[in-house]
Amino acid sequence: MTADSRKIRVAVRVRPFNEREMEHNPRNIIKVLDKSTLMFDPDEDEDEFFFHGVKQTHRDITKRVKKKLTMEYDDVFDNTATNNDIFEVCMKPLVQSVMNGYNCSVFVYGATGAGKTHTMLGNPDCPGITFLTMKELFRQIESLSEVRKFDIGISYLEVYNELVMNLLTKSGPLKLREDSNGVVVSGLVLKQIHNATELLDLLALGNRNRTQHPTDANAESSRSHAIFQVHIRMVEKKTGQKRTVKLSMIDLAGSERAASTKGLGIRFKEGANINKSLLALGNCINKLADGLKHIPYRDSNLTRILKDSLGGNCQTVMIANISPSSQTYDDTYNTLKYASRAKKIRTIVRQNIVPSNVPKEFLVKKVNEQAEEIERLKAKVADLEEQLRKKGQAAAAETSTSPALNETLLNTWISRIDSCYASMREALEHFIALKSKEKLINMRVKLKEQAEHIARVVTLDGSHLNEDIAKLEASIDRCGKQVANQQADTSRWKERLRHARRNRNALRQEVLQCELAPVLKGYVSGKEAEIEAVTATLWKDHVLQMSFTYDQENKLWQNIMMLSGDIIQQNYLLLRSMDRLDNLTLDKLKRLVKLNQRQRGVTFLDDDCQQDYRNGIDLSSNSLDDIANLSDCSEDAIDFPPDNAVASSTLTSVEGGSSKRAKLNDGSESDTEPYSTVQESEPEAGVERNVFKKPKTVGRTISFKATTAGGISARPTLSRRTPTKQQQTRSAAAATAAAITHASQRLKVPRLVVSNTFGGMNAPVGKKMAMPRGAGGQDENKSDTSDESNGIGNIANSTFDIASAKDSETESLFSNVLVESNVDPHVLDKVLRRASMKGGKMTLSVNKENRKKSPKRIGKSPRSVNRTNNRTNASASSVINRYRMMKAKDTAGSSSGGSSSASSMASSKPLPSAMRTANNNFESDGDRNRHNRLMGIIKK
Ligand SMILES: Nc1ncnc2c1ncn2[C@@H]1O[C@H](COP(=O)(O)OP(=O)(O)OP(=O)(O)O)[C@@H](O)[C@H]1O
Repeated sequence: MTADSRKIRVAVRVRPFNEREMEHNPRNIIKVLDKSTLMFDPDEDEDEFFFHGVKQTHRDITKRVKKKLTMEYDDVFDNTATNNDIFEVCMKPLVQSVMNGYNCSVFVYGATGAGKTHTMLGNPDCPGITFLTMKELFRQIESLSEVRKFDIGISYLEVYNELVMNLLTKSGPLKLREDSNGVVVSGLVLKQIHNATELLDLLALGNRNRTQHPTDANAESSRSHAIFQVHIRMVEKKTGQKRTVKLSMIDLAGSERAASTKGLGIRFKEGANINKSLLALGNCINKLADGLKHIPYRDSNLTRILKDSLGGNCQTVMIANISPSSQTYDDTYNTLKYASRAKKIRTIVRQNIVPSNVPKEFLVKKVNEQAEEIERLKAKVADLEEQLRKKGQAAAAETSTSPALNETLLNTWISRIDSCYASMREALEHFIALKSKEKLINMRVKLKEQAEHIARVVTLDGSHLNEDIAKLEASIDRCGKQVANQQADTSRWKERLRHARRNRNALRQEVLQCELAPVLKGYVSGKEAEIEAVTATLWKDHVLQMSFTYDQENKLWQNIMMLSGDIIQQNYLLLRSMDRLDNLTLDKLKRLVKLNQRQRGVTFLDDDCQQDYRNGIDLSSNSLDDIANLSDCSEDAIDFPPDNAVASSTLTSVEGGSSKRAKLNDGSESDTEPYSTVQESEPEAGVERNVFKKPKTVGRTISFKATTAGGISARPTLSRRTPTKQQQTRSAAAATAAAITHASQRLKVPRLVVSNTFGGMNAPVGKKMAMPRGAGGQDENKSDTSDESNGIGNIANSTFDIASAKDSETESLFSNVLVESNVDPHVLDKVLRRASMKGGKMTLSVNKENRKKSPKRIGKSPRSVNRTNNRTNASASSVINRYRMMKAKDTAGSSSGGSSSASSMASSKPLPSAMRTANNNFESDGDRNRHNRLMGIIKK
């Protein structure tokens, strides 16, 4: 702890003249030369004095010589200085010293009425330095409150007649005692304050309690020494260092001479005591100024209280208040002299850090404890830092890996979905391939059965028949074994497909409920589309393969029928030329021709008839539909719950039954399925979307002709040449193919059909659909069998669409249809003439719509065509009536020993009665003749 030796700061303040002084026209004995110098008792400004016209150098020879003492102090304030000026110059540095831990004191000294109380306390308009100092002190305490803890206590004492009184409690007298810390007022209780306001309140209280009496010199003369002390204990919050400082502000009583106060009695005694204390103070100051070691502080209580301020550890400021009036000449002079003496006083200042009385051992123990505490706290801090670091790393890892986690989760889902759909696709491909293979084998079996059937009829050598049939049957058996062998595989893949679809359904539900559902829905929809595309491709492959097989078979049968026709024709001519044509053979040939004719009745597949026809279709396992259709590979066929039902229920559960329902144009409602547009396009909610549903384009590929729903669109052709029987046979094969098409399609409009009028009308049509095109093309005339159902019967029982008869083989057949229908005879005549005269094929549309679009109208007269078609389309019953007439004719022919067929082949023979009846419908004989002639041409 270092100590500095500093002098007491002495300031002189000159107050202005007061009113009382002004009444006596006093002389100004103080001339302030500058801020630190004044001249006491300066020269007066005298007017020039002349005596008998001569200027006199000495006007008054009795006048006293001025002292003109130039005195220098630390600060000199003239009569214009304010309390704030005094504070700024003298007290502000002192406050800073207090905050630095130094004891500080300020006391005002001067004669009565010199302005001491005015300087210390001031008035409300001009606060004294006590208030200003306390204000500054609290301001600095506030600024240091963060680092220090402050305890502030004040005391306000007065020394009156050498008695120490407590002005705050108005108690006393208090005894002074000295200890190691200096002079202590016994029993003095410090008043704790917290702000400047409390200080002012206490100060006002103390002032009210201070002894004041009016004197001649001062109406409010303070008759005691007032000692205001602020005790401050400061504790450094960081270091715990404690400091206790004391700021003493002392308002001394007037140092006037007793004569000046003209006091008597008590006032005189007061003056004496005041002077005594002040005299003691002066002695102390003198001795302190002279540097003497012994300072008589104990001469008075005032000097005892001011011991620290004057000669102890304290920075001291002395403010000497003086009056400029010559009336207080001596008092002012004494004050200045004391002030000058006080300037020489040096004090030792040091910081008042509280010494510790704690034993060293205790300190060592305390240090050790604190060291342990420090270590513990360090460990705790390290632990907390580690926890913080880990948390930070975890947070950072979470932040940095959050997208990765999502990505990982997404990848996991995608892997699951891929795996699920891959297994389903694999099972689907295998299962459909096996089913397709099975169906194609079955189809070949049916074809082989047909071949076997034909082989039994057409054979060169009966000895080889059994061998050939045995081969066919062996081949059929092999096919059956082949199908049987793959049954295990089919069942196994069917089960795998069922399992895969169950997994797929479960996975879709999981996807809908997972957090990544919005992302995965689209992905799942894409997978569904893939499966659908794979299914469609497999379907297409199957149909193409089936179509190819049929095409190959059809070509084979075409060759067979062509060759058969030639053989029959040659045999017939040979037998006739050899006149070996016996009646039996001829009868068979006639029956063949008749059979060919009779199977071509005209009916409308209309309404009830159509329904009956459809009811007759056997879509059994071996039907064409069954072969072409892989619908038994669908989920429904494998007993799966509908996907839509799953999706709908899932939607309901996910969206809480508030799934949006979109109003469709047709008024129906459809769930807005979150999965895919495929499901959104479902016609009915809750109905399974059959992914195996045959695509329309694929379905059409199995049609043997293009038929529009609006009616017959195909345009049959007519050969320029008269159709031969061979051609008629071929046309029958074509008609069979047309029948297949007809059976596989659903026509909505009345359709002109040619059908057999006898022999197995009730036979299942489906059986015939398996017949290849042209299968029925045997030359009936050459057939020597009487069994009509044998080979021919299958064809005869077929119902086929005339619109499909586009090839030349059907020309004669078509011509027959035209003849036997209600086509206008005039038009028919022109058509057939033109057809026979001109080469190439001509197109005749019997459909009203197609007629208008036909690029080549039959006959030049559009009227005729219109008439024809109008009549054709106007009344189905007319055609039916004609059909009935034809049937009646046939019946009549049969009753006449079967000569009608022969007669029909020979134009020279008269027509049957039914035909005649029909011919009666002609408008003229010319028409009838032309018609009969034509009939003869056709059937020739
Ligand atoms: N600097 C000043 N400016 C104006 N008026 C002053 C000044 N100093 C003192 N006075 C006035 O002079 C009068 C006496 O002053 P004050 O009471 O302070 O004297 P004092 O030295 O305290 O006397 P006492 O010792 O008797 O108490 C008061 O009315 C005060 O207002």
